[in-house]
Amino acid sequence: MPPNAHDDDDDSFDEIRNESGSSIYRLFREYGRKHWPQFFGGAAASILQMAMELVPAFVLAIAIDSLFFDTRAFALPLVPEAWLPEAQGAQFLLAAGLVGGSYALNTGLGWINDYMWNGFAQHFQHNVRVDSYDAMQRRELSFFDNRQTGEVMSVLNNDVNQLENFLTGDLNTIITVVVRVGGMGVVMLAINWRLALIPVAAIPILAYLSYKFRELIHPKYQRVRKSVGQMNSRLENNVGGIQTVKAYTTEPFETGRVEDASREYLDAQWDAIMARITFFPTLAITTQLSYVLVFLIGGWWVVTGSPPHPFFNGPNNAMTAGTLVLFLNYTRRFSWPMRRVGEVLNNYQYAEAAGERITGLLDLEPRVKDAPDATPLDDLEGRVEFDDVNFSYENDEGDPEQVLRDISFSVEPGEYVGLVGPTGAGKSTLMKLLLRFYDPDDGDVRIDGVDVDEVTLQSLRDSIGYVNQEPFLFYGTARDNIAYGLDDADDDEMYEAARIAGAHEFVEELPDGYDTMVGERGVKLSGGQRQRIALARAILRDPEIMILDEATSHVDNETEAVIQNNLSGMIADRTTFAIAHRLSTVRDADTILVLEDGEIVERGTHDELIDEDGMYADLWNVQVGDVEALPEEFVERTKQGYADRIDTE
Ligand SMILES: Nc1ncnc2c1ncn2[C@@H]1O[C@H](COP(=O)(O)OP(=O)(O)OP(=O)(O)O)[C@@H](O)[C@H]1O
Repeated sequence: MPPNAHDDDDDSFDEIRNESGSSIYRLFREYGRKHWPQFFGGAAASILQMAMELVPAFVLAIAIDSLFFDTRAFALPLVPEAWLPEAQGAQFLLAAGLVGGSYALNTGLGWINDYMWNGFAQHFQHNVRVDSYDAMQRRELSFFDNRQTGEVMSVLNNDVNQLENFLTGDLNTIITVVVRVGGMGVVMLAINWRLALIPVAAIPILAYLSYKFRELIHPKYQRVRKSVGQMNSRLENNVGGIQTVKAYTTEPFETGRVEDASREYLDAQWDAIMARITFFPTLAITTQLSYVLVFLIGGWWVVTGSPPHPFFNGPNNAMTAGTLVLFLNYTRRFSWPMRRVGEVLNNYQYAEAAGERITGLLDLEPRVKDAPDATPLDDLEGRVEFDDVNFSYENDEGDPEQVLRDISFSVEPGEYVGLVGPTGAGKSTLMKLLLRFYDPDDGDVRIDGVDVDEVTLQSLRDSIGYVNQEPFLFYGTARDNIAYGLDDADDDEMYEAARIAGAHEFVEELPDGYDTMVGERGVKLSGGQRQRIALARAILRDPEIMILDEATSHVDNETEAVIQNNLSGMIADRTTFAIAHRLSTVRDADTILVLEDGEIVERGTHDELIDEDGMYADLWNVQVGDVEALPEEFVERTKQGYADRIDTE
């Protein structure tokens, strides 16, 4: 890759790019096989179509010599003389009919070729797209933590489309090139191999130039692809964060950032375009030169009766006007497909770069996946244990940043556990380990005594209802969002779940009730309403274990009290974890775990922790307003925690 500033930027797909062997060939084998009748049908039509292209110039050459100038007898190859008409008028009409017929066949075969080939390419593309989406969504969460949405979208959209362009346009061109150049070359060599050496000699030169071009253009296209991904990410980020952009009046700043991303794309494209437009004229000159030489030598020969050099004058090598027309016609047609060879190689490089990212995505094994002997969780009681668990996230450099240390606790079935502590202490992360969004560095997380990495992910996550801090609502209706993932949700059960979550009343009042569209990500609802829909979604699934991560943080105190009351019946007999900054939410918990800086620093019931007079008691006193002044130690600890977080961020 040529040195450029862009190389230093990280393209997070670079590390998964699969560069072993041709990715196009591999995808073709895996996904094309299912549609091979269309592929071979299209290829056969393409070959016949090209054969038809040879006919008009060939017949024209015969007509010129035998009908217009009368320099040889009317004869057609492969056709017995006896079958041919004797009258000149009929011979001419036969020639005209052959030209017309070959064009008509050519058009018909072109249609068949398009039909078959596009059918093949569209199905191929469809299968690759669905599989790469599926492979992508099976990736562990850290895969997404380290990548921007736009980059992932760029693989699923642009790269897959790139493959299709290659298949519909370029693969067909390869056949055209081989058949046309091969067919015309053979005919010319058969008629006058000495003169045919001129256009034929251009082929290795063109092939060499194309090869050099291929070497030159590959890194340039990689850079283009990378910059497309990065620009998409920037646009995606900005449109997603439009409220923040407007609130902070950072439009000029964001325009600047888009301009930078777009400029990088422009530079990358320009670099590739310059290479391309410099290369194509070199090809054109080579092909034009061969045309001019054929015209010079053949024309001289027709005019003077002998070639300009005796080399061309082999046995039986008379040059007629018809032969010259055939040579000129074929030589010119040689140039077009050969020029396309460069383009095809060029597009091949583009498609190969896209294919490498796709196969990289398809091949990458998810880090979090079912063990080979994983068993489903059955008849869950709901006992949860963390045993000496340590966990680190990877930072941008790929180095571990420890966020949970020596976490051990055990929860009996049906217990209600509160998790509290300063922001960034690791509460949400702890719960993500239970869901196996991430695997711990060491230590065990067990459910009913079985390590979570020994059970199937599906059964594990099906058993856990999870409402996170910023619940995601899909574009769709309130009903779609509550019954998300359940094909056979019963209306009454859905209303009941919504009632428990405190959502039923406000959903009923929406313009179309449960059928109201909630906008992209639920933008048409308030934060508290979104949370209640998400809570209803978890309740409707009736899971054995519930995780409520700040699930009611956006609703007012009164509504939260009502929800707590509604929930009490439901959570009485199932293990529930509630993360809350508002301590009243967890006041009644059987156990409260207080986390600070990745460690459990206190544990007990509310009353025990108040008696302990430690961090929990301080937090509680602050919240109930029962402090004259904040204890010195509390202020220091908060400042210190804040400073530590800033350091690690
Ligand atoms: N995906 C991630 N990649 C890297 N670091 C992360 C990631 N998610 C969280 N962290 C870091 O891990 C630490 C713990 O985060 P976590 O979300 O578990 O805290 P929390 O106690 O739930 O905080 P809050 O109360 O603010 O929700 C923080 O320092 C945070 O910056």
